[in-house]
Amino acid sequence: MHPRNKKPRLAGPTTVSNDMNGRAGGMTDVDTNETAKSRHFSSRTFQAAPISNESKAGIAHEFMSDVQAATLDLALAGTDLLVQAKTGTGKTIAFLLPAIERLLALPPSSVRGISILVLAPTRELALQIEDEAQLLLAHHKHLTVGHAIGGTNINSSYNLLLSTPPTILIATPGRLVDLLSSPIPTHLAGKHTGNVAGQFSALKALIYDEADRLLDQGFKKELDTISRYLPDKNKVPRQAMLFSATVSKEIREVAAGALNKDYQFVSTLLEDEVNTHEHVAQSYIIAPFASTLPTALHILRTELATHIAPSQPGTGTKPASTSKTIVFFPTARHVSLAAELFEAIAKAAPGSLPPIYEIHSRKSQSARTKAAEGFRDTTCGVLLSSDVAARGMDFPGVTLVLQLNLPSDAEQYIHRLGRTARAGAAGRGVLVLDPSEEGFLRKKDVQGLGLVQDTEFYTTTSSALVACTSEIQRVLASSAVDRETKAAAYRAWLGYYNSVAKELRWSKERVVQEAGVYAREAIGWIGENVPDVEARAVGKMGLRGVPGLNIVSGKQGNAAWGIGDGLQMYLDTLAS
Ligand SMILES: Nc1ncnc2c1ncn2[C@@H]1O[C@H](COP(=O)(O)OP(=O)(O)OP(=O)(O)O)[C@@H](O)[C@H]1O
Repeated sequence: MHPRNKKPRLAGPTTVSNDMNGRAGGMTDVDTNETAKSRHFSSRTFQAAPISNESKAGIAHEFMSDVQAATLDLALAGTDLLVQAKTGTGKTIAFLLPAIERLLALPPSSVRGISILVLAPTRELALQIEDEAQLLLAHHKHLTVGHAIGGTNINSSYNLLLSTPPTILIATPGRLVDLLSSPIPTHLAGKHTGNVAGQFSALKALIYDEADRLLDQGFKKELDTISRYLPDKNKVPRQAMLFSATVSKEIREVAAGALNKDYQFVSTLLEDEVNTHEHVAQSYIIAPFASTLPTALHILRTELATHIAPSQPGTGTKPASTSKTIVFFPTARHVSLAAELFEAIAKAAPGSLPPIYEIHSRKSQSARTKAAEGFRDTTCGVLLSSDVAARGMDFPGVTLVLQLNLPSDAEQYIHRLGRTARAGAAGRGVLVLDPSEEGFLRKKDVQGLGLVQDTEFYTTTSSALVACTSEIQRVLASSAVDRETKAAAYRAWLGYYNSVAKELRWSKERVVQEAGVYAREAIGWIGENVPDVEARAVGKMGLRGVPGLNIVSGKQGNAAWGIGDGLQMYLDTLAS
């Protein structure tokens, strides 16, 4: 079996009917555990659905989730769809299953090359969708699935697409653009006839997962290029399906361009769900930047201590923690720093932290995949993450999502939060903000989410927090955290907060001044000057002439540091 296919299959709740609009029938608004659990599942079974026995044999679930029930018949009929459904409610099967079924109804001769193209914004999500497709295809003898994602050898992508094109291709936009638009490398050209675009000549379905992310400005260029290489849909008709947990008004407008004009919009958000994650307990804590890491350390330890599974009588097993937390940071460099810091703390005091996993765009693809698999399989751990794991990633049993500092927007907050409480399971979210970031809570899209302040946090935990603070300061003052890691975190901080300065109503002077405070107080930077920043980067950020920077010319400083590093890294994490 494929190594990534080890995730446990979750059983759906057995009650609650919902009609084909996905509205749960006969339910009250009382948010007991039971109703919260069953809110997004239907009474429709896969066994009774008009699908092949091969597909039925590949699905481990008995009941459809409401998004699956609400979209199946429309999708089977070939209707273009724009679908909004809560995070973790089974959108992947909702788009893969009907797309596969529609191929079975066609004469085999017309199913050639790549028939289904699924686009996903991150590499990890693409691999996860491939896993789900492999399960669905387990009993379909002639249908195959493959991926084309960034961070892997491009020659193997060419070989896959040109010699054994899979029936279903899961791709990240950047890699697909490279494959479509660059000439085949000369050493491969002799081995293959035809080109990559030719493999899509009989495309039957185009699916966008995390559609709102794919359709925002960040991917526009790639998507335009891809569509130029795909066959004209007036000549080779194909179905388009766009799925996301968040669908803003603007995205709805852009989405219309990717769909037939008679497309259907299906939302399985319940009427009382102002937004997708109202039913996950969410709290926020106001902590100055210098206290963010001690606050996180304390929360991780509390989580570790409160989720203890009792020992099994007669088995000799010891009570063990089942805490699984994802901590989201604004940029990849902040993840690196926290990883070095927490690893050092765990080394000095074994057992005081859960096993640590680290994922972000500055890691190699193999390290990213290993971290994602390790965290997926573990029963206890903490995943330190940039936004690379914010969307679509399905890690079973996540008990807490901890978001540190300002999320890029309300949608991103919701997607990150959606990594917990999936498929009917329990979970909670905590957001830690600096006082200057409180404006995020007043945003219209955030107000309806049900975030409540944890006012008791500081009174009930003050001595533990003081201890965490001095523990962190000790480690930061030692050589355990590399000086260059701190410098890179400072520069990323500068880049990120410079990019959100307008939202925070900070002047350029304030950005620089706060960055200096962050360097000295939050990450223990020692020295007369703050870490150096290249003059070119200072210029690009519009910070020339602002006092408080340590500007160096050329590559004297950190060679890896470039334009708006914080923002760039944020974008990197989402790109292929
Ligand atoms: N009918 C079902 N019954 C029970 N579990 C299901 C069902 N369908 C899917 N699941 C499981 O629910 C989990 C979440 O599914 P999936 O990742 O497709 O959610 P999603 O809606 O795409 O989430 P996101 O919005 O985060 O991308 C997976 O572990 C999947 O196997």
